[in-house]
Amino acid sequence: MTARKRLLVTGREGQVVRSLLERTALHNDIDILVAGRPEFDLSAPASLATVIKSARPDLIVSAAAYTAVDQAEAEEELARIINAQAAGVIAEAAQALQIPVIHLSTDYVFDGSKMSAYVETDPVAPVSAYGRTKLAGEESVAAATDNHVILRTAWVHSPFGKNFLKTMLRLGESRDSVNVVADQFGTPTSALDIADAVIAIARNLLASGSPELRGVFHLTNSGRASWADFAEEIFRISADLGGPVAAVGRIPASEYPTPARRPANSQLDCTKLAAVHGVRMPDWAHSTKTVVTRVVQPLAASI
Ligand SMILES: NC(=O)C1=CN([C@@H]2O[C@H](COP(=O)(O)OP(=O)(O)OC[C@H]3O[C@@H](n4cnc5c(N)ncnc54)[C@H](O)[C@@H]3O)[C@@H](O)[C@H]2O)C=CC1
Repeated sequence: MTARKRLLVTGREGQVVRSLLERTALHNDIDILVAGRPEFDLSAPASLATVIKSARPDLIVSAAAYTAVDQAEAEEELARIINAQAAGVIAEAAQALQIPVIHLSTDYVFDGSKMSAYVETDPVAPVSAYGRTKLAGEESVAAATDNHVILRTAWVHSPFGKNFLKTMLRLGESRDSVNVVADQFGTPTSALDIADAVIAIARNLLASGSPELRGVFHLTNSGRASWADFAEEIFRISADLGGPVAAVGRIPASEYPTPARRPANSQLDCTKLAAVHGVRMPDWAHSTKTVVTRVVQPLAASI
């Protein structure tokens, strides 16, 4: 990118949004414009196009979503308006402005029955309300514009907002042990790494109109873990730093019932992203260390 480019990102406090704000501060050719509530409310999709048009972005990153996976079981209609209808309106606005849209989606579009990592062309079959509404979002983005990249990511953690990693560290402050599901597999993924990848992909889209760069891509850190493996790694790193520690009791998902079903395996194969966009993501344990360090050090300093 030569001239400064304006990336409009949706959502104000999201993990990916805050990571993008932090990472783009390192790039002096990118300006981030944040569109969030109250003036940009995804539950009122009719109002979104005006805000987008007046911001005059060069590219949209559609990162805001209804992300409360369990609550979505009781609020599927609201989740559908936010995750599908609003996503479509945002993509239509991108099409009207003739600019690309990068839309964030999820591993929960899959049912988890595959024994190996999912590729982009594998059949989708969500098993939760959240997964159904996010799949509908992918469909409405693709219907609105060919100039899109849909990024399916998974198990997002960061120093920001709410996530599993921060929950474990908080529990470790008050408990000696925590039971964690050991028979669901995926890849913990740092929102900071997602932000770096989104910036690289945005540069590619702005530099070339090639259809090859567009479409659905999988984007996670590399490797595979269960939630219990992830928790053990979090506490191992935290222990080295003098932070909170708890023993991890490894339990089957059947002993931890939740309103929403989750896929037993949702590891995503990211080969296509590396081949087409040149984006290679770090190993999940490496990125977990970066995030745990950032969360634990302020905690340790306050004790
Ligand atoms: N958190 C995770 O583990 C995963 C997230 N994803 C996807 O990645 C994307 C980013 O996720 P995170 O940053 O973790 O989400 P987050 O939950 O941290 O943030 C969601 C953002 O959406 C905004 N938002 C929610 N309802 C809104 C509304 N009605 N109007 C305007 N803004 C609204 C929130 O204010 C917040 O800024 C989402 O599309 C999500 O579906 C995909 C897989 C896993």
